[in-house]
Amino acid sequence: METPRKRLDPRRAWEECVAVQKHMNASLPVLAAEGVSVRFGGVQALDDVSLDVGDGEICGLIGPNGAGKTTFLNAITCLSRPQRGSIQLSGRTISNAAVRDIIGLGIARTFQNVGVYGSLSVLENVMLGAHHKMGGKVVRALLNPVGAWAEEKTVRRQAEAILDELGMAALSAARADSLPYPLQKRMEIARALAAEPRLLLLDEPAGGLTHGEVSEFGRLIDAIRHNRKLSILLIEHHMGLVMSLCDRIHVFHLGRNLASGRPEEIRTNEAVIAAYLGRSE
Ligand SMILES: Nc1ncnc2c1ncn2[C@@H]1O[C@H](COP(=O)(O)OP(=O)(O)OP(=O)(O)O)[C@@H](O)[C@H]1O
Repeated sequence: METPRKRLDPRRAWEECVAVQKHMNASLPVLAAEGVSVRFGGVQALDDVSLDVGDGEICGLIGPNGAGKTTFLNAITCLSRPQRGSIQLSGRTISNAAVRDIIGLGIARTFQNVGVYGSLSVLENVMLGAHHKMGGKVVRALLNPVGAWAEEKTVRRQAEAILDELGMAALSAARADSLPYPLQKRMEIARALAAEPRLLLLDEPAGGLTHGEVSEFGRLIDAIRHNRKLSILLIEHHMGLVMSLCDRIHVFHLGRNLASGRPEEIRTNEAVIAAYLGRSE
């Protein structure tokens, strides 16, 4: 006798589909760039570079001055348009995204030269990081604090919590331009975190820190990664920080990939040592 066929339960099938999709996304790198080239007139700033950042990883991006590191961050955030190559975020192509959509896709960054709104308070600067989530209401609330509404209060509370996490709670009411340079850089990280990114891009965040402060800063970045389950791509010239903090390191030289590997592999890589000492290979 023929056994009766099991009826397909559409709800169960959908849940299984979602579970498979989640599993596939989890195994994809958060960031995958392939064959990216960027030219400015006669300058080939990036020439066929590839780089990936895994889920929950901190990857370093290092290289001598002019290697193309900042241009690469600009390409990821669509401030520079690559002439060739593809850039994917968790499997989704973002190379053609509009600059304003990048933060909504889950990428936030800090800049090599700090960009603070000097006359606003530290807290207000951080709240601006949540601007994209609130459809412009954060700016309106800052211009007209009397008409504060519930969502603005939520954004304010989140910004206060981030400042606390970064050890800056006591500075929240200070004017942003009254902070010393290293704290302005830390405030930029707080603002980037307010966007609740999946991928955080840090461009020389340890600039201006003393040797002793750098170790404490490294522990803070590591804690942020774990607490917020973030992936981080870090450009930094402070080699002690890069070697101690990063899971993997990508090295660019003259706009090209020179090496990729774990810190101990990069530290002893002959080509990397030669590039930093200014010898041609
Ligand atoms: N907007 C631009 N117009 C023309 N050339 C540019 C532009 N931006 C970058 N470059 C050139 O592209 C190359 C790579 O510059 P980039 O700033 O990306 O290097 P970097 O590795 O970040 O350097 P640094 O460590 O000094 O910050 C350099 O030769 C630079 O002069």
